[in-house]
Amino acid sequence: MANDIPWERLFEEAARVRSRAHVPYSRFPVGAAILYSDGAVVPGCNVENATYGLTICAERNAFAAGVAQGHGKPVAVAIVVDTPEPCPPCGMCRQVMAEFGESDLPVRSRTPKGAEARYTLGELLPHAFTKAFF
Ligand SMILES: O=c1ccn([C@H]2C[C@H](O)[C@@H](CO)O2)c(=O)[nH]1
Repeated sequence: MANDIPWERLFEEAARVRSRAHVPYSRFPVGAAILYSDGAVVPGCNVENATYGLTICAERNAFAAGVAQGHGKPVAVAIVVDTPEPCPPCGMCRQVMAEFGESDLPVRSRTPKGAEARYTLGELLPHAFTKAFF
């Protein structure tokens, strides 16, 4: 499966949705795109709020949309952030990814200039808390 992942398409989608991010406070737009086992690609951007604390990250918005749209297993996650070095997802987003994805879920982060970091979910969140424990 890993070789079949259309990463360029995922990064294009993540970059496209990143331009829609609602970031009047941080001015730090993030875009994410999830590929599902049914072939669907679901994008998400970060959406901030005047209370600050209600901000939701791009990755979590994409996962929530995937649930609402009824897709199956996530098989790849692409993230686009404009940082000097490619930026990994935050801890809350890692935990949400672990709700739906396996530890071998590939997660890649790219900057608009093309620098890229490659992870698996298991590397990002070892010893994840999941429903397997209860
Ligand atoms: O993994 C992350 C980390 C941060 N952000 C957003 C939240 C906030 O809007 C902005 C600055 O933290 O970036 C994401 O979308 N994903």
